Order: sequence, then C-alpha cells, then structure tokens
Amino acid sequence: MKVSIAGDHAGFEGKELVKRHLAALGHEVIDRGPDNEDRVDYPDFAALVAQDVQSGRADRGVLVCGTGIGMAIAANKCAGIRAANVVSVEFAQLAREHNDANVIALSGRFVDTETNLAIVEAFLSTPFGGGRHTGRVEKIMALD
Ligand SMILES: O=C(CO)[C@H](O)[C@H](O)[C@H](O)COP(=O)(O)O
Repeated sequence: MKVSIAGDHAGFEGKELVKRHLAALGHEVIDRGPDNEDRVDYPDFAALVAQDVQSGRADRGVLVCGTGIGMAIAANKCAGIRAANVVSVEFAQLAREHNDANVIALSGRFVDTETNLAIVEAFLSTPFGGGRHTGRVEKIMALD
C-alpha cells in the first residue's frame, strides 16, 4: 500500500518510527516531513498528506502530532478526507470498519510507540465493513 506520512515537532520521532516500520512491512512510504524536530505548524503537514490521499498519490495517510487532535481537525477540512484521531487498536479497527477512515492521526506524546505501530497495522489491514455503514459514510461525504 502507498502511505503518505507527516508529523510536527511533537510527532517527529513517532513519524520516523512509523515510517521505518511501514517500510519494513513492505509498504511504499511518502514522507512529507518535517525532517527535524524544529517547531512547525501541524496544519501545513496535515494538508500535504491530505492532498496525497485526495489525488490518489497515496492510498492512506498517517499523521503524528502531540495529541493527534489538531492533525485530524486540519485533515478533515480537506474534501474527501475521513481522518480519525486514534489512540488504540480497537479504535483503528472501528475507524476502518465503520467510518472507512482514509487518514489516521496519532499521538506522539500520549501513546507509546508499540501501540502506535499496532494501530497503524490495524488501520492498513482492516477493511471497511460496508452494509449499514455505507449510507452513513456517504452522508459524511455529502457534507464536503
Ligand atoms: O498536538 C498538537 C496539535 O493537536 C501539536 O502537536 C502541538 O504540539 C500542540 O498544539 C502543542 O504545541 P507546542 O508548540 O508543542 O506547545
């Protein structure tokens, strides 16, 4: 799978770890930065990943900031993006099964690395459930 990934200063280390993990699993990773821990503004990086998913350059997006909250808010401003702020594997599975999330936003400061790596694996491997969820997701997308 092609995965676009970005962080901010609070998510830089997490972004690097997730990037390496995904590459080791055989995914193609597009790193949209930053390339160091200098203080930056997370909406700039959320937009880059959102644009990759919107355009089809990437199948999915992964964002990492301090909490994941700001990244998710910013990404969800972009048409076609369904970004979920995810802090557990179960939430990652539900974000895919129920919401067909195409972007996840992780917390680099409040969730441990092992959990974040497991979250990303669940996010990439869990299919959308369809059925009763289809019309609901269509209603979300009609709000764009
Ligand atoms: O968590 C975040 C946004 O939801 C960001 O990663 C920022 O770290 C957060 O806004 C705190 O900003 P700061 O400049 O690191 O104090």
